[in-house]
Amino acid sequence: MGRQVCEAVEGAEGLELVARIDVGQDPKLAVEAGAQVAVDFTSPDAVLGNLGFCVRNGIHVVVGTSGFGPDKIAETQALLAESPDSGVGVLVAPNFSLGAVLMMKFAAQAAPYFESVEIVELHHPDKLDAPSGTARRTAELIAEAREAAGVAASPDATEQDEDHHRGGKVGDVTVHSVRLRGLVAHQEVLLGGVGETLTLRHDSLDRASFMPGVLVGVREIAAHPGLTVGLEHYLSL
Ligand SMILES: NC(=O)C1=CN([C@@H]2O[C@H](COP(=O)(O)OP(=O)(O)OC[C@H]3O[C@@H](n4cnc5c(N)ncnc54)[C@H](OP(=O)(O)O)[C@@H]3O)[C@@H](O)[C@H]2O)C=CC1
Ligand SMILES: O=C(O)C1=N[C@H](C(=O)O)C[C@H](O)C1
Repeated sequence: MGRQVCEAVEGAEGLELVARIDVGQDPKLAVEAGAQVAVDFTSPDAVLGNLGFCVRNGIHVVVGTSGFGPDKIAETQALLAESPDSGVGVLVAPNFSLGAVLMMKFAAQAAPYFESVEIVELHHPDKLDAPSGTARRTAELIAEAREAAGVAASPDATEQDEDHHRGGKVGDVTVHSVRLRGLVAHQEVLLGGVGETLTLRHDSLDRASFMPGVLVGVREIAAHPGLTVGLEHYLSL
């Protein structure tokens, strides 16, 4: 992702790539190069350190790194609260592809109208985190929509499941994570009511799918100080 983002920025009108920082290199390079915006696609362990460095140095940060759960959101809010008038923006986008952003939105719209909902996310086997950031965010949006509509948790009569064959939970929503060579990034949201099912599926077939969204983030972030979670807020969806 890092390499591909650098290529996308280099090819984008009005943007200039001033630094590339790999593991083991000093993030000070970004300050020395006069970076206005940093894009972080690293690892769940590294992202907060990079974020802290950039925010304290007045650099806006577009974060694509996944594994960004509630603890990291809270730490980012605390970090930004250290200098509330700095105007620095942080965008945390669980998924930069337009199709995935729409899939998440459609899932939240549909979720209150079905008794059952489960998520299946499918990724390449080199992925470090499970569930995917996209699945986690989708589950949160679904849970919020169902709670606001007063819909109960999905029915499930399972009594015996010592080895977690029923998948994991994000709140009340069951998420299944598949890791398979040949895949890129895919997700199905399965919704079920009496006598019918609705399946919403999104497939990123190439990492190029994330680049337009990353560029929107880079171009727009200065107009969005503070923390924003989800690219949909930059797209007025
Ligand atoms: N939001 C979105 O739309 C998308 C998010 N992602 C997420 O982005 C992240 C990166 O994905 P991907 O590129 O596939 O993963 P890779 O493992 O291929 O790349 C991550 C890179 O970051 C490097 N790295 C680790 N720590 C640091 C650090 N402190 N400073 C600079 N570089 C560092 C790693 O180096 P080394 O290998 O030496 O450890 C590695 O080269 C993942 O969390 C993934 O889930 C991916 C696609 C889309
Ligand atoms: O690791 C990946 O590849 C991806 N990570 C993000 C996630 O965890 O949702 C976005 C996309 O699914 C690709």
